[in-house]
Amino acid sequence: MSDDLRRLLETGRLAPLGYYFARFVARGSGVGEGSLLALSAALVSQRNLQGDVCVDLAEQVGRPLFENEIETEIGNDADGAESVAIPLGPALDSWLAELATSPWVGGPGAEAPLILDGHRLYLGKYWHFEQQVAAALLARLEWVAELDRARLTEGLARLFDDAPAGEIDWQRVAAAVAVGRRFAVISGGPGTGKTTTVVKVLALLLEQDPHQRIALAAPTGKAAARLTEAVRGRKGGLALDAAVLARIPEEASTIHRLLGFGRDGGPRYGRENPLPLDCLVVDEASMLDLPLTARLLAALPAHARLILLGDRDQLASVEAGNVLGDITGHGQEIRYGPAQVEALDALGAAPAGRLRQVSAQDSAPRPVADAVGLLRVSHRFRAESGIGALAARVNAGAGEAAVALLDDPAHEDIDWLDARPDGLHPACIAWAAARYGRYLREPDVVAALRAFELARVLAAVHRGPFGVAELNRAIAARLQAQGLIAGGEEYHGKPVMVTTNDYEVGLFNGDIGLLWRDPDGALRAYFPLADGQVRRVSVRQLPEHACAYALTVHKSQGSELDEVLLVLPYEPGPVVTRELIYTGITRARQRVTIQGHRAAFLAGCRKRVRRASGLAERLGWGIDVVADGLA
Ligand SMILES: Nc1ncnc2c1ncn2[C@@H]1O[C@H](COP(=O)(O)OP(=O)(O)OP(=O)(O)O)[C@@H](O)[C@H]1O
Repeated sequence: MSDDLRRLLETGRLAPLGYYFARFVARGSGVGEGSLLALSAALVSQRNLQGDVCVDLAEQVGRPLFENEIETEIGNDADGAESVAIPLGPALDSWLAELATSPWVGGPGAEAPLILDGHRLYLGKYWHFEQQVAAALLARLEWVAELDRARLTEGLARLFDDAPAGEIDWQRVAAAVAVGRRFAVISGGPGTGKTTTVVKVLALLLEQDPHQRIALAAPTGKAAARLTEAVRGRKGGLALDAAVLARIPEEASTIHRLLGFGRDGGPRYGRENPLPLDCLVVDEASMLDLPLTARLLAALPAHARLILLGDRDQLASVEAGNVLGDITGHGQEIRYGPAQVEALDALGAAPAGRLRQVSAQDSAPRPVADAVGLLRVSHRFRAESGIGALAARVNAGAGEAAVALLDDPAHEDIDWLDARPDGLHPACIAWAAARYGRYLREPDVVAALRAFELARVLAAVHRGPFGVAELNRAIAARLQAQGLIAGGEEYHGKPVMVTTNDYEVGLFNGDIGLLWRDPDGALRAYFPLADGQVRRVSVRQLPEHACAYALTVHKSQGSELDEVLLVLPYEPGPVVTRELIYTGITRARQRVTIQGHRAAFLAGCRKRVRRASGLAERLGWGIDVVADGLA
């Protein structure tokens, strides 16, 4: 079996990290590299790179353990074409028994490289992250005792007064939940009013206590800039007391910056040195991975509120975990328990009778569901909007209905291009050249950045004829043939995406900018900040970066553009899921074009992101919901 591991490594099914971790664990345990222990260690490490927090061994029995060639955001360039014998999961009893003999496999709570909790096998660090996140959230699930309910009732009535009679205003419900509790999620699709609602929530909190220390944050620089702009915009439209308005922060930072991550690795704020905050709002929470969530919660004082904003139907984080999905029950209907229904009724947030109708319990109450406010009405997409309807059908897994919509000429904001088995539909490169030609013709970099923000090519995968690398190559070649860019490594007009965190320069993984030649002849990099401001960095200072005419859908999370071309591969594969297609479509505000193959699109709509984790269960979602999330 030691040869097995090496062959898996050589054929790209096992990353070097997993291979060396397995050898390390095997040596430390005094067993061979061909042991079941080494194979299990390799498996956990490998699945972790692919996004799983743990491996449920019971699910692996009799199944090929390293089935898929690696195609993740973390990437792997090995050539997987060669066939290799893939080991199968052994019988559960003997598997568990063999793991239990190793001193390097601990039980729950142990400090060990691997932890076995029931039949879930974790990298030790990840078991602790999961445990910390669950404990910190569960500790915040009660209603706040010192709430001034009369003041909140009056505030809710004042700020949310436009629901049609007899209808539930879900924004008002979400606001009541977020003010009444120390932990809340406000989840909804694009334009459902998450930012509008949270600005009102902050106003209501400041009416409770004008000395609240509030911070706004998001996982990426782009998302933080969008939150900054959105909060400033929404504040302008609200009839609030000037003193309250002035206390609502306008500046959002990245979570990394908030926590004070530095070049020495660890964050400045943590359990020993908590953030000086009473309330933290985190936008684009679907991008939160488990380790970052654990660090964030460790740094948040016990009394402080956490409000997560996001779209639970979006793609999960690049790194391991599906924190928002686990908290919100993997797309399950959110049903409130009886005490919550009474509390919301008493606050005038929604009538108990209507809430009971939509919240009818067919199972035991899930306390964590009471912390979730779901916004259900998009104020951006009109009912007849193609994008809105397409996103809803994809999200519901109704692939055939989505295809019917794409074929309907009545919807001018959604288009379909048929991929060819051997490569892209030729219109893709023309699409990109037409859009990108516009920013390249702009006279100055501020106008160019604004024009570049209007349209983007997004792809599901990195490699192959439909991948980001090939798209970037082909688009650059076309622009060069048109005389719009010079060739070479770095050139005027090249879009770049930073691929690492550089704390000294202040640029972070996912930041996107343009290289631009200034009137003094120097080529510099420019990155957009909120409200039309830009950051200038010399090309020499620019951290590791990649060409960004095309991005993966993963990297596009937290951005919105007027127009999107979504390139799906011809063949269905593990990466193309319902969440990926939904996320790609919902990056577009005005028009989306999808290039793909019908069969692969339909297969993608049927497939859910599958991430093994114990968090949903720790938070009290039943085994049925956990299984659903993995279905
Ligand atoms: N209750 C409402 N009635 C009418 N319009 C609303 C309402 N709530 C929000 N809007 C409008 O809908 C638009 C989207 O709102 P907002 O930006 O708050 O949504 P979001 O969910 O944060 O959007 P995003 O998808 O960009 O994250 C804004 O123009 C906002 O003014």
